[in-house]
Formats: sequence, C-alpha cells, structure tokens
Amino acid sequence: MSSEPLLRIRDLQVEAGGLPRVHGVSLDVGEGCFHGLLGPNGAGKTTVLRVLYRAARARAGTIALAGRPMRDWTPRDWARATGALVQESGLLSGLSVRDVVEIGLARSGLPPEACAARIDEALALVGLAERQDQDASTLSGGEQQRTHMAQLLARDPALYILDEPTNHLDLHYQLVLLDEVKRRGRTVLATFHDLAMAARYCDSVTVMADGRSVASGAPGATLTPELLRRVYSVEAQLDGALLRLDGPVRRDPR
Ligand SMILES: Nc1ncnc2c1ncn2[C@@H]1O[C@H](COP(=O)(O)OP(=O)(O)OP(=O)(O)O)[C@@H](O)[C@H]1O
Repeated sequence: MSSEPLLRIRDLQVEAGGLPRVHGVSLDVGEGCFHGLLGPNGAGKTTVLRVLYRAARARAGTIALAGRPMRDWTPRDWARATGALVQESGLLSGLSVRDVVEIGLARSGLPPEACAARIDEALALVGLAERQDQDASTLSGGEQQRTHMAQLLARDPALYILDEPTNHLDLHYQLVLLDEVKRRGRTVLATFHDLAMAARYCDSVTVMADGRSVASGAPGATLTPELLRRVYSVEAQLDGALLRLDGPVRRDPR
C-alpha cells in the first residue's frame, strides 16, 4: 500500500438546495482500502458522494485522486477512474440487463471479446446471466441493484463510490457482491446504515452528523457505545461484526 492515499478530501464544503449541507469534511482513503461513510439520515453522506461522482460541485475544499486535484482531471478521465453505485438510479426502459452492463464499457477501449468476457463474468457474479435479455425496467428493486452492480464490476474502476450498496439486496447478495468488491482489493468509499455490514467490510470509517465529520478510524474503535448513543440515538454495542441493539435512546416529546 502506498503512503499517498488514493483519495484525499480536505475541508470539503457543499451546498444543496441553496443551503450549506457539508461543512468541512476531510478524509483519506488509502489505495486498496474500504472506507465507510456513516451517519444518521440527513448527515450529508450522499452529498459528499455526489461531488465525487460529479453530480454536485464543492463550494470549498479540495479533492485529489491519485495525488492529482480533481480540477486537473478531465471529466472523461475522472469517469474512467471512478465508478458510482447511486441511489434512485433507475433503468431505462427498452434496455436489456446485458445492455445496461455493456453501456458501462462503452468508452473502455477494450476489444469486443474482452468486453464480452467481462460482461459475462459480471452477469454470472450477480446471478443474472440467465436473465440478461430481460427488459431491465421489469426487474425487482434488488435485481436492478444487482444489474447496476454488474455494470460497476464489469468496469472495475480504481475507485468504487457506493451509496448504500446493500439497498434492496437480500442477505445472500449483500455478502456475495461486497465480498467480490473486497476480494478485488479496489479502493472503496461506501455509505452504510447497517453498522454490522460496515464493521464486516470497512478497514476504516468516517462518521458524519449534521454535515460534519464527528469521528473516524477503525470501525471497532470508532463505533463505541457512547458514539452510537450520541450520534445515532441508540443503545447498542458493536462486538466484531456483531451489533447488539438494545433500543432507541428515549427522547423527550416535543
Ligand atoms: N437538493 C436539495 N434540496 C434541499 N435539501 C437538500 C438537497 N440535497 C440534500 N439536501 C439536504 O441535505 C441534507 C443531507 O442530505 P444527504 O442526502 O447528503 O444525507 P444522507 O446522510 O445521505 O442521508 P440518508 O442517510 O437519509 O440518505 C439533508 O437534510 C437533505 O434534506
């Protein structure tokens, strides 16, 4: 692992809907590391990721990938080096499952046989090889998520940006797909609500609340009962990748 992180974010500030939503977040993700971006609803996790996949612009701060500031990357090169699994991505009606996966390789420069092999492998990984000709818009929510994941796995970018990757997935595919991402040893920045899954996969985490980073480090050392009470308002304890949930912290009625 090199000493220079693959992804470096410094003092990131982002506005959304005309208001500041991210107020100076910094984090590093080392090459080959799986980093979790955690925090309760509305903490600003997706807003950070949206800047990384160029759906939003930073108001201030710096982002560097492989030591190069984001502003120095052409959009095309940035899109080649990164790949995002986003929430509410939807699928275009009229495209087959295979088409969706293939579109991800459109500008890869790979020869057709290599593209076909990658698509076959990705479809097999997500369990949709036999349904590759089905109209993608007719898939269930979990099957659509698996199709998007297949597109990403076929592309296999240097940086995976995953917004709630376990969304809609049954337990089997949560494990199969994240095991595969982990096995590849790629650099990952992923949001999770499931803290047990975060503890299972993440080498390190950043916990956000109200648009700020409030803690970071190894999952076991970071997700302490005190932090879970303060940030998530739950009485809970993480033991390895097991989360014992005792209940919500009682809040006074307003
Ligand atoms: N376009 C927008 N217009 C108004 N408010 C927005 C907009 N985008 C984000 N916000 C607000 O910014 C805050 C952070 O949103 P964000 O989606 O980043 O949170 P999150 O941590 O990903 O939450 P969740 O876990 O619920 O997905 C929220 O309060 C959200 O309502």
